[in-house]
Amino acid sequence: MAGVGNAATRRLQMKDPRVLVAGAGAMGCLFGGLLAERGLRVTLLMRSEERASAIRERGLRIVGEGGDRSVPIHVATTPRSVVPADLVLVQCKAHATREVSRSVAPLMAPGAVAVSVQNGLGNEEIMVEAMGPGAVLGGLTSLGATLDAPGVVRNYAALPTLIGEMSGGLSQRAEALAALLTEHGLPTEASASILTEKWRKLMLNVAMSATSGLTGLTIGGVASLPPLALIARRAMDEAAAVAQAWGIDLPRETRYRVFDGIVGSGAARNKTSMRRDIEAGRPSEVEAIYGSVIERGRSKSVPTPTLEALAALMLGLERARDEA
Ligand SMILES: NC(=O)C1=CN([C@@H]2O[C@H](COP(=O)(O)OP(=O)(O)OC[C@H]3O[C@@H](n4cnc5c(N)ncnc54)[C@H](OP(=O)(O)O)[C@@H]3O)[C@@H](O)[C@H]2O)C=CC1
Ligand SMILES: CC(C)(CO)C(=O)C(=O)O
Repeated sequence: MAGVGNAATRRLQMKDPRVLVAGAGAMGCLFGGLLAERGLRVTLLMRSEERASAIRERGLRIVGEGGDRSVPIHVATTPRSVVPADLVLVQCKAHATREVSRSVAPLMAPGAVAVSVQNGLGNEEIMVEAMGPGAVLGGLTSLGATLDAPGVVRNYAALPTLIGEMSGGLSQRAEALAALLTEHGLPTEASASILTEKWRKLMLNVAMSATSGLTGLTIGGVASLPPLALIARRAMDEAAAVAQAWGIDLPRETRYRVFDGIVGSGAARNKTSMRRDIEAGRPSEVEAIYGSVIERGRSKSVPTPTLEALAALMLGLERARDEA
């Protein structure tokens, strides 16, 4: 692994690499804003002219954790006006990964690296189809963000981000990128087992995303209602059995500790992003979070009845909302 991506390592060690945030919503604005604040040349690529104009006029406003401030940052609403980037952060929702990856692949300089810290499974594979093998790193973040108004992003907590090679092991480019991001205001570690870490985070999503998404309860609210908390734990148990079939060990204590950790944290006051998507009329990430695990379960004959029920109900809720 040590030699993976020498060209990429050199690009990331450049003094002034160019960063492109593709699909700059809440997380993209937070990542891009923090990096630009510490001096990296960042472009936020977004679709909304309203948001782009607000940021061009007043800068990107970051509020909440770390204090309220405005950060000047370059914004584009079409790939045509973007210069080739050394680092691409793909930060759209999972259902847009294919379209976004295809549109930004031509904007990657030779040897550039693209990273996903999106939730769920399968985003990196889709990125590889568009960007080529060897150009993509996996990741996850414990940061949380929402867009409060056009050009205003709320940062919920100062928490770490992990990145790594999807095939496992530590590479120079992952370490170079983690160092670059950390030095520029985004504490990041290189992980030798990013896929396991992504499954670990997925435990939280399968437990909480639809239980909150369907009911409108907060994370704390789900945990405090025993029959619903039971469903959340069953969802984790099924996902862990699928992970096990794929060679990833997430023992019961580990996954329940992750669950108890979020329930005991400030995040317990929040509804999940799946619920926020329902309320905002947006498509949810049900396929990347539930569909991906159900499919991996099927291919190894691991039953996932709870996950299937949660996913089907979410799809039904989305359809009813869209038809109303
Ligand atoms: N928010 C959070 O706290 C966390 C989110 N995540 C993950 O990060 C990812 C992003 O989440 P989040 O930032 O909340 O999502 P948002 O919905 O806030 O942002 C996604 C952005 O992608 C843009 N987008 C969608 N389709 C396209 C397209 N075809 N071309 C260009 N842009 C597009 C959307 O634009 P438009 O607004 O125009 O639709 C939107 O601004 C998700 O995978 C999520 O699970 C992970 C940890 C925490
Ligand atoms: C971990 C969790 C459940 C925290 O809100 C999340 O990632 C989400 O809401 O999408």
